[in-house]
Amino acid sequence: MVSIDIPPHPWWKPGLDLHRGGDSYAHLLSATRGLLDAVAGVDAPEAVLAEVAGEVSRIAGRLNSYTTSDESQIAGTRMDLPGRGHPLVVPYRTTSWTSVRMTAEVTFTRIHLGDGGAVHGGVTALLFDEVLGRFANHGRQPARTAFLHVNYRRLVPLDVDLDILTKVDRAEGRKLYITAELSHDGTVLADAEGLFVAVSAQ
Ligand SMILES: CCCCC/C=C\C/C=C\C/C=C\C/C=C\CCCC(=O)SCCNC(=O)CCNC(=O)[C@H](O)C(C)(C)COP(=O)(O)OP(=O)(O)OC[C@H]1O[C@@H](n2cnc3c(N)ncnc32)[C@H](O)[C@@H]1OP(=O)(O)O
Repeated sequence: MVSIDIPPHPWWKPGLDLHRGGDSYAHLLSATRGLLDAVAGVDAPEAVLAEVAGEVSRIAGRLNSYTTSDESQIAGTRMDLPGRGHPLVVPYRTTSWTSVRMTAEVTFTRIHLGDGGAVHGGVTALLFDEVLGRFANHGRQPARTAFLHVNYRRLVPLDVDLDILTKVDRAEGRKLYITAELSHDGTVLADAEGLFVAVSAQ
């Protein structure tokens, strides 16, 4: 995996340590993603499911006693980890970054399966909103997604390394238009255009 250091956004969570949790949080995230994949693919006897459900509930309860405000949670702030270190965000890995062009890699797994062996379309849209949104906010004013248009060109496979290419298309005042392609071996599987409108920092 290629790892690059992307500077934090100066207006975003100022003063917060963006490496909180260290390697231990990275391991927790990875184990959690593994659990989600296991649940998504399971067909076990009820007794096994009941036992595992009890263990998972106990573990969740242990973490719940450390729940913090959304401003200080770790999830979503670990820019060094796949998917910003958020368990819901698709675990893409950024591989290059300039102010006008960003590349990343992603590998979908069992939790992302829709039907017919392919990735759920909503998951593809989530990936695009995340990648375009993060790119729209990097080194610029804070901006929110006004629209996101996704074209589904081919079925998106699981367990295959895919490429993401994101570019600034044009800027018009507060409006920034960004495009992205998700491809495999040069074949575009899906592409997207998003409009991001700059807002005041909160
Ligand atoms: C502030 C925080 C931003 C969030 C970023 C978070 C973190 C950033 C930090 C690090 C980065 C890390 C991670 C980021 C990763 C992902 C981020 C994902 C981003 C999202 O997932 S974010 C959630 C979904 N998003 C919303 O929850 C938006 C709800 N919505 C609104 O908040 C307003 O709706 C808004 C602000 C969009 C506009 O409101 P507004 O009042 O500021 O501006 P206004 O309406 O005047 O429009 C101004 C000009 O845009 C044109 N325009 C507007 N909407 C249009 C549309 N749909 N189609 C075509 N044109 C449109 C108008 O026509 C006008 O054009 P013109 O100037 O030419 O007349």
